[in-house]
Amino acid sequence: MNEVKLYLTPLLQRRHTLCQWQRSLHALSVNTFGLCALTQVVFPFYFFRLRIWTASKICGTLNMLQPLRILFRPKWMVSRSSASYVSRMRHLNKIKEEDEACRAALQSGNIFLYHKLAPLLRRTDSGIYQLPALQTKDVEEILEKLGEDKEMVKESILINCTEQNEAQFSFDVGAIEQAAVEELCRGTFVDLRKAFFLLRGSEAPLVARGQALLRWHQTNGFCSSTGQPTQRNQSGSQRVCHSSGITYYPKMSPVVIVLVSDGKRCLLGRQSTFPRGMYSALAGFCDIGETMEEALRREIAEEVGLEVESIQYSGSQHWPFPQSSFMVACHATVNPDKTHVSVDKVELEDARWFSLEEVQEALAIKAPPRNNKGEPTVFWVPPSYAIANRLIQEWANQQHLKS
Ligand SMILES: NC(=O)c1ccc[n+]([C@@H]2O[C@H](COP(=O)([O-])OP(=O)(O)OC[C@H]3O[C@@H](n4cnc5c(N)ncnc54)[C@H](O)[C@@H]3O)[C@@H](O)[C@H]2O)c1
Repeated sequence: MNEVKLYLTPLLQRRHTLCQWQRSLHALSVNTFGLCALTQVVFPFYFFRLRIWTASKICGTLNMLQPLRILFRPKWMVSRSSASYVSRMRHLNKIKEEDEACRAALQSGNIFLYHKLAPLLRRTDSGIYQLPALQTKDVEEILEKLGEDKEMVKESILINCTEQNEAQFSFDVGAIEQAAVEELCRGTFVDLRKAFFLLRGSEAPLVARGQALLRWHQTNGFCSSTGQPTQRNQSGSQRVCHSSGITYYPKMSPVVIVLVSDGKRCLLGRQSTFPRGMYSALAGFCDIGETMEEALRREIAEEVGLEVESIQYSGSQHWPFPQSSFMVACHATVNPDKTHVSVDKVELEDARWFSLEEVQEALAIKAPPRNNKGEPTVFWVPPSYAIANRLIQEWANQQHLKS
C-alpha cells in the first residue's frame, strides 16, 4: 500500500533543461563513435567539451573566447566561482577529518532532525514543505524541555555545508516521543519516500544523504571481525574498532541502470512489487570485481536475454531506498534485428518495447488515473526525482531530434 501511496501524487515535471538537450546531442554524437569511443580517455574529453560548447552557444560568443584550459572543465566549474567552491570543500573536509574543528562547527551549524529515520518537514503558510534547519542551541533547548540530556546533540552526523560554509548535520531523536518533538518544532516527521515528493531542489538529496548516514551508524555499531563495539569520529565519517584497528566507512552499493533502445523503441520492465502499470529502466547491482560496462551487459543478458551493442553514460544518483545505492545511469543500444525479449521471470514480471508515442504519454502523466481499488489503470513511468525518469526523458528528447 505504501508503494502505491508513494506514487499517488507524482510531481512529474517535464524539464527540457539545457542539460538534457546537451545530453541528447551528446548521445547522438557518441553513437557515431561506436563502442570504441567509450574509452576512458575519449569519453570524458568529448562529454565535457560538448557541454561547454552548447553552454557557450547560449551565453554568446564571449564564452567561446575563454582560455583553452576552461574547455576541459565540467559545467559546474565554469558556472560557479571556483574560489568559493574550493574553500567550501576544504572547510568541509577539515571538519570531516578533525574532531575539534567539527565540534566547533556544530556550535554554529544547522541540524536536520529525524525520528527513526523519518525527516522532520515543516509546511509554510504558502503550503510548501521545507526542511527546517535548527540551530544547535534550539536542539539543546528541545532536549532539555523534554527531560533529555542536551549533550546528546553531539551525536549529530555531518552531512554537508552551505554556500556560506555553515556545517549541516543530521540527528535522530528516535528515542524521544515523536509527537512532543513535532509540537516543539512545529513540524511533522515524514517517511523519506514521501519527503522526496514534498521537497524541492537540493533538499531531497540532502535529506536522503542525512538519512543514509544515520542508518549506516545505526547498523554498524559492532566490528564484523571482533564483535566489539565500534567508535565513531566526531563528524561520523567513519567508525573504528579499537580492538582490531579496522576502520569502517559509510558505503553505497553500485547499481547500473540502463535504458535499452533498438533505435526506434525503448525497453522498459517491471517487477511484481512495482505499483500497477509502472514500468522503469532495467537495473541491477554490480558484482564484485565487475566494471560498470560488464555489469550492464550481464544484467541485460540475464533479465531480458538481449546483447548490448553500445553504451553511453548519462549520469549518476545516490538512491537511498531501501539502502544506499550508487546508481550509474546509461543508455544502451541493441541490434534492431535482434530484439526478441525473453524475460527472466524470477527478476521481472514483464519487460517490453515501448514506442516514442507511448513513452511521451507516460511522461506527461502527473498522477495516473486509478480504478475503484485505487490502482493505476494506465502505463506510467517513475517520478522525476528517480534517475530512471531522466533516462526515459533523455531518450524521448533524442528521438525528437532524430525525427
Ligand atoms: N533511482 C531510480 O530511478 C531506480 C530505478 C530502478 C531501481 N532503482 C534501485 O536500484 C537498485 C537495484 O534495482 P533492482 O531492480 O536490481 O533491485 P532489487 O532490489 O530487486 O535487487 C535484485 C537482487 O539483487 C540482490 N541484491 C540486493 N541488494 C544487494 C546489494 N546491496 N548488493 C548486491 N546485490 C544485492 C538481491 O539478490 C536482489 O534480489 C534498487 O535499490 C532499486 O531501488 C532505482
